[in-house]
Amino acid sequence: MENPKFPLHLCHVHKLSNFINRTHILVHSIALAFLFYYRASFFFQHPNTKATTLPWLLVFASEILLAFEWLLSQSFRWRTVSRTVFPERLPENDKLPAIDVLICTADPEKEPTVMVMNTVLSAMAMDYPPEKLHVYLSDDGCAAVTLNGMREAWRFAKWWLPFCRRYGIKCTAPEAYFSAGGGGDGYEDGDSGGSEFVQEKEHIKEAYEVFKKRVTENARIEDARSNMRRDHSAVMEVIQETSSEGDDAIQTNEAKNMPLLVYVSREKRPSHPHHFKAGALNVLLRVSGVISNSPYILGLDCDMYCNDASSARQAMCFHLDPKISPSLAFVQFPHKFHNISTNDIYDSQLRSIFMLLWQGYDGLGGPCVCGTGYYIKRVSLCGSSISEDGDAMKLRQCFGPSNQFVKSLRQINKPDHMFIQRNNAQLNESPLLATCAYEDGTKWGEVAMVEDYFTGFHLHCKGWISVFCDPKRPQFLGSGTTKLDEFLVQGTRWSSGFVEVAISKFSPLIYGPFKTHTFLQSMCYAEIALFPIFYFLTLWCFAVIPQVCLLNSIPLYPEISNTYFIVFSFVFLSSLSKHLYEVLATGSTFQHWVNEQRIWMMKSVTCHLYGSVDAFLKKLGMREASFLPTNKVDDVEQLKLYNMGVFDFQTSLQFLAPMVALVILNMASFAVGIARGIFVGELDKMFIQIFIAFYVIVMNYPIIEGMLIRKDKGSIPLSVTLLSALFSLIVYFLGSIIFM
Ligand SMILES: O=c1ccn([C@@H]2O[C@H](COP(=O)(O)OP(=O)(O)O[C@H]3O[C@H](CO)[C@@H](O)[C@H](O)[C@H]3O)[C@@H](O)[C@H]2O)c(=O)[nH]1
Ligand SMILES: [Mn+2]
Repeated sequence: MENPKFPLHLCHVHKLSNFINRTHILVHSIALAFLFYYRASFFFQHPNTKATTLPWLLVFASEILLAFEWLLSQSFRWRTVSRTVFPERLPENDKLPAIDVLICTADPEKEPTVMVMNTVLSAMAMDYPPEKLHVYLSDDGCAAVTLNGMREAWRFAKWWLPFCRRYGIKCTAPEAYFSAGGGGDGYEDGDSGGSEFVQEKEHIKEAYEVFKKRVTENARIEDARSNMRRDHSAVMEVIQETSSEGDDAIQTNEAKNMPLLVYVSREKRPSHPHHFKAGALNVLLRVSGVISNSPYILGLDCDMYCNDASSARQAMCFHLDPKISPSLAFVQFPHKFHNISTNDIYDSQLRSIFMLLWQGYDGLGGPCVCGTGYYIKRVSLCGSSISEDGDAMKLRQCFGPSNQFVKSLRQINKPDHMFIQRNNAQLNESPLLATCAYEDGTKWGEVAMVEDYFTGFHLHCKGWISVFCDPKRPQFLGSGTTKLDEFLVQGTRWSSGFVEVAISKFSPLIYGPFKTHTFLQSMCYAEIALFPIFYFLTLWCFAVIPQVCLLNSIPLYPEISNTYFIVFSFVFLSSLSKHLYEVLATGSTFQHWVNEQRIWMMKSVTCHLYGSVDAFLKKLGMREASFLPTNKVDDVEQLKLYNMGVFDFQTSLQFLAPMVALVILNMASFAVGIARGIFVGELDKMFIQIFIAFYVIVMNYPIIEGMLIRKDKGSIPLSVTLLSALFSLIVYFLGSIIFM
């Protein structure tokens, strides 16, 4: 910073892969143009009957939609970049800005308190001046076990933090640290202190066991207060030794070299919508505003701990770079997970998002907020429109009735705000800030289900940029969903959230194009908002129409002898091989490519369908918003199946029926198609349709196995198979009636 010869970070443009991507876009587009020409000319050349026109039109429409989706998704491949940081070049500790860490938890049964406290402890123990760290936990469960857990965590932190500091521990979450035993890179994390280290480690480990025992014992005592979760007033506590006066706590903490630790459970009333995580974050934003008001905020989910103590310093390499800092809103680290198996049948690691797409996003102005693992500038969230002498009435209309909060907002726009730490700590108005009526009639209301994506989009439309930082060592590790059921429920929630934005007045295709940093960046946003709709529509079509037509001997594609057969084959092979190339280039295996193809089909016919429908129903006011947090408690049996790479089909009929029915339909049409091909000689005419059915069957073999071969608990129950068979029979008859 002081010496411009040594930048704090570097950006590398991936020239070779960008060249490959752009070439592929060109070639693939040309092939698509031929394909469309073939489809369009059909309607002029052939004497059309109903049997061919309607299915042809539907297939053509699906091809257009899928091609459009493909085109949007190429924005991510246009200019991929990656970043390197040099935290050792940062200024001295006393020149570093303060950080508020905001952590959310919602349900002590699905989110075990020990896990939540590991996240809290890992944030407290980051390699950053403790007087500049403030950790806030929002507890939407309003559970005594969580509050007690915080007190226990504070006690244990007095051991844990000095230990981490003395030995430079990287993984600052105790559970992960003690269970891994190593730093993952060949030597033990922190092992430079010899026998003294070993001894102390043993000692701390014992203290950790005691801590864990006390927290879990509390959990058992916890009564069934679940109905209380929806109806209670705000609870807030600054965690400290004994007394409960906030201001003292701050001084005591500073003296003890401990970050500030605050528990917040906002008020909830059944009559008030609480907006789930977005609502919780808004409360934390206000409460932290009047207590510590740090210029930077680290957002974390309760299941995502710090795996590298240096993440704050890495993020500061961007935030403190005078060249980009004025327009930089946030630095996003990827989601990585500690529980991914080698086979990863459900693609729980979200490979393409964080290993590929986000690098492309980054090259265009930055990725969206991803809900966890981001360092965001407070001003970007609520300060940009505030000036020192702004009209107080107006500010209160915008930000609500708290004078202290309005005062805190004024402060963040002052140039020296970076270095104001905790000196304005005031707790008396903070309960007001956590009431559910606080936001009534203010500008706080605009929150979405996928609060992260929406926030990112808004910031980028206001001219901010962001940065994606993906260092070799994962900075944060979370728990990925390793159960099919959870995975599909989560996928449905995400789809619903994205489509909700897609059909709102903020639809990226309309609202974004000339507001974001680059045009292509808003195409990325559009792709994310729209892909559920595109995929569910097209995949349902491709899984039903060619098959029903095959059963009825209606050809939809060129014969093998037709030149256009080559065009169709090329488009198919070009997209599959590009996907395979991307999977292999990001270090994954052929098997993982198969997994991604399969899970894409499965999610498209279930999650994306239900999510889109859910969003439309919400829009029509026929459904209430809901946010089911994913379950983070490991089920031993289920985990065994996941680790063995075996599908666990213990999920609702709603999810199973479409998948099973479509596989049955494809099996039937394949069998009939082959038989006709051989005995009636239709192979030439029907080849592509037979092949589509074949491809669906091969890719979804685990479903067939679950249906016909497996007999264990995770297999598909016979009743579901029969019901789905009935369903596919109905689809067949309906299709035949419509097309004939
Ligand atoms: O009413 C609620 C519901 C959830 N949460 C918290 O939100 C976080 C994310 O919930 P989780 O069940 O883990 O959902 P995921 O699908 O795993 O979360 C992903 O998707 C969310 C959007 O749907 C993002 O906010 C997350 O950051 C992203 O990791 C957790 O810390 C929850 O405790 C709340 O605070 N209040
Ligand atoms: Mn999660």
